[in-house]
Amino acid sequence: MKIEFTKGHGTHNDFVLVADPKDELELDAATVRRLTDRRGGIGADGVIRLTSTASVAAAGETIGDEILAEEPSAIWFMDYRNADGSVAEMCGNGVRVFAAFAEKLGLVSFGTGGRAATSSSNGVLALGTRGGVKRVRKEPNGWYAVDMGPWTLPGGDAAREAGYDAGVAVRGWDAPRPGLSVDLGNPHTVVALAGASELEGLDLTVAPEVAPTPPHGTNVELVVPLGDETAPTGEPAGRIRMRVHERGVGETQSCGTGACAAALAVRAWQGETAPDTWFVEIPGGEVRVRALPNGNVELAGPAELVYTGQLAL
Ligand SMILES: N[C@@H](CCC[C@H](N)C(=O)O)C(=O)O
Repeated sequence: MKIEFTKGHGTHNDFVLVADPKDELELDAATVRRLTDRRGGIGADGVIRLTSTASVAAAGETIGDEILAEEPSAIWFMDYRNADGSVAEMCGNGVRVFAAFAEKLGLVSFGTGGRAATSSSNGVLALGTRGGVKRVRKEPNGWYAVDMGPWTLPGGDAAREAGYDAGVAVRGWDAPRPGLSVDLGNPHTVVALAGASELEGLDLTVAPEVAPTPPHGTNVELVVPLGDETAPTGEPAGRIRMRVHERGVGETQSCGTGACAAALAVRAWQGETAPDTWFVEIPGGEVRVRALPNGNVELAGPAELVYTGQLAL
């Protein structure tokens, strides 16, 4: 069997994208690992299967029904797998690349006036993910901005007040350091470092150990606050730099949900004076995170489709 694929990335968080609108492809863990293998396959941090939300519901996943009940126009679904074959609820960079892929396939068109022609309303593409409905719009500079929905600090008020609810041990550290859990539909633990040189010197070749052990694992963001600035829009903004160790992958060049988690953690640590807009520098580029007035968080950044091909499985 041959599959047609597209290779894409969002700030160098890279994906193999497969269109499967009629739900004909069996994407088991071994197939995912074959596709993401950087020597024996195509190579990527994850696989994105574009399928119909109705087929997800028909396969017995209640999230499919929940998405269509909340947003009937969310007819397309991002089925996301990490490089190791595990299923992840959400991928922020992936949603942007999914939108670019759906555009290329002609399933949606954001149009010159920013209006999507199908599966959308008011120029906004609504799509289903295991982390709920996500809404994407295209900015004049070609970036995709995703309303990532609500986020939480799972440790509750106690964690918010203390500023941490986990201990994180990175290889080479003498002792664990405090980390704050942030839930973006998928789990994150954010740790602040003193400076950029410490960030550059981190050994992330092995997964940081997090205690108490999160029930479903966690992505870990190591972050350095770089100070405040004025955004091109004139609004106050913060700037941070981060590296990330992704659950099910290892260190990646970028993580969209991780960028949101890192910005939201630093915003919480900074307190009432913190800005809502944040620029997040990652090894693969830069994204923008905005805490929206309705309690949701928005992620904006580029999405690139690089090449297409066929692979015999
Ligand atoms: N790189 C993604 C996150 C992908 C899923 C993550 N590894 C997990 O298991 O939760 C992003 O851009 O958000």
